[in-house]
Amino acid sequence: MTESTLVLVLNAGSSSVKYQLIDMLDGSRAAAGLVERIGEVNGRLLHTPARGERRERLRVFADHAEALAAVAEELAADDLGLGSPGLAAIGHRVVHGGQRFAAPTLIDDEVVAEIRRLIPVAPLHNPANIVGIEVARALRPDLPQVAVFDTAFHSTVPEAAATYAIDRKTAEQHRVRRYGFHGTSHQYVSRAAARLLGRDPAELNMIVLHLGNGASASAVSGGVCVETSMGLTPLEGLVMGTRSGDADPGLVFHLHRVGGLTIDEIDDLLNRRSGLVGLCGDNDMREVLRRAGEGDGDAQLAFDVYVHRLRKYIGAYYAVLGRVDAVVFTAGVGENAAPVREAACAGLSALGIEVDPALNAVRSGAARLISPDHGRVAVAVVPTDEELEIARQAFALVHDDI
Ligand SMILES: Nc1ncnc2c1ncn2[C@@H]1O[C@H](COP(=O)(O)OP(=O)(O)O)[C@@H](O)[C@H]1O
Ligand SMILES: CC(=O)OP(=O)(O)O
Ligand SMILES: [Mg+2]
Repeated sequence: MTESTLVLVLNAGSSSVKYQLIDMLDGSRAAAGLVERIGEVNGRLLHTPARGERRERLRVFADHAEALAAVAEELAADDLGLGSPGLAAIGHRVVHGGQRFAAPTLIDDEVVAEIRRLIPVAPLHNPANIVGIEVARALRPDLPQVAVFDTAFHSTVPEAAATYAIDRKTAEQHRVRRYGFHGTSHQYVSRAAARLLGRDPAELNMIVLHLGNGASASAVSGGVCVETSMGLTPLEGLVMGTRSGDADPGLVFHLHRVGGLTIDEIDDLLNRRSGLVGLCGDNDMREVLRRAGEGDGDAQLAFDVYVHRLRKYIGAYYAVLGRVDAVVFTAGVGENAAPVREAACAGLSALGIEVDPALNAVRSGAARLISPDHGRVAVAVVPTDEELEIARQAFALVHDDI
């Protein structure tokens, strides 16, 4: 009998599902795709099999269950269906794992209940993650389903960095502490950056900047995370597409007491109507750059605020680490937006951080250095691959269990 080596990875977001079917023999993709605008009139599924034509379906996907059923159909059409004997496991990205989950976890009813209990601290993410899990479990109840948590890699952050300076009893009662997110990406990228540098992760201090729709920074020392910018929820830290990042908690009281906004309205404001979209009306960095290039003042301010926060975090994490060997950019903005990388590192040459304009301008999907030869700190662009990391961790867990 041939061994099952395929892992299906599901990354269910609030209005999208991304999926990849990965062969663990060589990390190749048997298929990949996404369903976007779930619940809207203009839904879209894009399915890319390794062999054959890419397929697009334009239709309404009423909810995540319908979207996942459509994904299952597309896979089945390629003889890669969820019923395929080649499937070893399904790996799920789960954003918030709280204090309990610091490692990949085999999913059962009790694990789902715990992920559900954490919804209030990851309201944009955990509900969608749960739907993905429930639909996949219903379709393949016999198959191991593994949760890989965004918070796991940050479980090593020291108490001094993980603790908010608030009343300890209240914090303990409500499990208020800094958890951090995007950990699977920070873990994958910090290891890939060490490979790019030809060094052992154990001897490196790095600042990793994951700049996607959500954005976060982390300080990684000897392969272990020692500080990260997101906190109790994925709202703290850097400026994001629709989230404010750091803001004075006092503004919540002000907007409530003086502005008359309800708590739910303030939640919506800070999570969905702030960041780049709040400042200039666009959450896509490509649009922000295009408009700023045409002299649009709102877009320019959005860019400036975004980059100022980044530079501030690079400086802070330099202080946390004491010595920095590499600054690493990743995710959609980090991998593609040269002006963001250039501006984030501008004025940091006293710290040994410099960007070579010609190297920075190169467009490539490969991990690469963008610092000049004489730079004391390596500045790198390293594409993230959360799905491959999730597949590896899920596959390893299933094999350990056998
Ligand atoms: N060429 C580009 N230039 C600038 N920004 C880009 C480019 N390509 C993608 N992005 C940005 O990347 C972001 C999405 O990043 P991504 O890592 O795919 O997000 P997520 O996985 O969180 O959905 C978007 O804001 C988009 O504007
Ligand atoms: C945790 C988080 O912010 O994830 P994303 O960037 O996918 O929204
Ligand atoms: Mg992402």
